[in-house]
Amino acid sequence: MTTTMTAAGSPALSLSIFDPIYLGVDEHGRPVYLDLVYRNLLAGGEPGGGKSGLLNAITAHAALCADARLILLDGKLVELGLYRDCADEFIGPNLADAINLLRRLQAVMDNRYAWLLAQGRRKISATDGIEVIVVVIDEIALYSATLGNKAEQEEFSALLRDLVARGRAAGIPVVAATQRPSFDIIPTSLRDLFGYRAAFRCTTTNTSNIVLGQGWAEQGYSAADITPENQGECFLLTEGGFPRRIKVAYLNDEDIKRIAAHATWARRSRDLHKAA
Ligand SMILES: Nc1ncnc2c1ncn2[C@@H]1O[C@H](COP(=O)(O)OP(=O)(O)OP(=O)(O)O)[C@@H](O)[C@H]1O
Repeated sequence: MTTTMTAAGSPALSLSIFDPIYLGVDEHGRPVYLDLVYRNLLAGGEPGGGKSGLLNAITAHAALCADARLILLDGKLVELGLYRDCADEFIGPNLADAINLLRRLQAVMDNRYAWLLAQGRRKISATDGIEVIVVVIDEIALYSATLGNKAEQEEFSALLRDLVARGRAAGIPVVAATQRPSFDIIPTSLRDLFGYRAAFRCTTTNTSNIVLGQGWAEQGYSAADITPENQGECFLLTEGGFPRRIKVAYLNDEDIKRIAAHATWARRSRDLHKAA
């Protein structure tokens, strides 16, 4: 990786979170990009289908952005853990920590809306100088259905629902993965708020419909058609469109380590310059 230096002499974070994020290629070999700001994305599919690969592609882009901060929740620790040094927060399998973090994000979101109101505006823009806070969760079910008691799980889900419902215009997009987003795992009212969906290999058309939304399998868009060997392939549904079959660009551990090391160095150097 070549390192660009800023005029102030610190290593550059050369991307913007407002740039389209490269995800991979479609079935015709054309590049596929995602506009993340003002959106939320939910990835679902069977274990090993490639959900974490998609989260990594998005996290890597955000890590290299001068105008983005990273908040990572990873119940398995190792899927997003390589980015922990360049993230503002990294939460492992601890529901109390996750709830506390979401409460703080809710307060940040409320403050941003108060600021927007004072400006007579409805959403943040690229020129505001306000950093987009990218929240990445792998995997939701651990916090919403496995750890803690029912009251804590419900609080987590309610806080996350608020963030997904209101965070977009305040510059707090959420990208989350879960193996099967059925109602017993995450509330339907939370799932339905995610505008973007990515369905990796599913064992049944019903599960594919749960990820993408009812009716898509009947129209020929079923992630049950993806073969188990084809890891990283998914149907990507963006607002208002049809699902596109894409293959996610895969970052191996060495790629991620290099990206994360550069992002960490550049972020620390930038923060030191700001403090000086
Ligand atoms: N885009 C890809 N291209 C090629 N191989 C991939 C791709 N994505 C994933 N794989 C392979 O599949 C394996 C499992 O992928 P990944 O961990 O992303 O699955 P997952 O859906 O997140 O699984 P889990 O639900 O268990 O977390 C990876 O270790 C890698 O070997």
